[in-house]
Amino acid sequence: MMQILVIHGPNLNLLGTREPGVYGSQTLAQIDAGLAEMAAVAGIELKSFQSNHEGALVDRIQAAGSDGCQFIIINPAAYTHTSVAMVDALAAVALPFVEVHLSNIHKRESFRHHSFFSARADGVICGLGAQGYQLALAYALEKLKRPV
Ligand SMILES: O=C(O)[C@]1(O)C=C(c2cccc(Sc3ccccc3)c2)[C@@H](O)[C@H](O)C1
Repeated sequence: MMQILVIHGPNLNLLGTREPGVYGSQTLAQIDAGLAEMAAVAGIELKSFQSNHEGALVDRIQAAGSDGCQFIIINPAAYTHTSVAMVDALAAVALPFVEVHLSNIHKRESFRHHSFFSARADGVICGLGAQGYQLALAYALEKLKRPV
């Protein structure tokens, strides 16, 4: 079965507990459950992974290169602005990906305005809350149906 991997970066495991005005009120488990249901309707298996550790995120990206994953949806969270290692891993596995941010990083502190990921992403969705993940998944499902 075709697979899509959703990767969540540091602190996203705390989602839904604080700052609902910035990151929304859904928990990560609720977001992942909704995505899995959406993918299942299309006959696609969705896997999710969250870590607070850069090396574990690099390891999971590398594993995606050989475990049947065909597309990645990633919210690198704070590593968006720092992690060359994760971007290198994405380049190494050469899988298409969409970068998602719950908040509009361009309306926030200046240090959040740069992403090391965006130049390599198929697209970037930010500021739309959990719906950003759903939009990214809709794009991925369409791409897997009609590869260019
Ligand atoms: O908007 C995002 O999704 C983002 O990727 C997510 C981030 C982030 C930062 C801290 C915590 C969390 S998740 C969270 C939110 C509220 C309470 C606890 C954890 C996400 C930021 O580091 C990024 O700059 C932006």
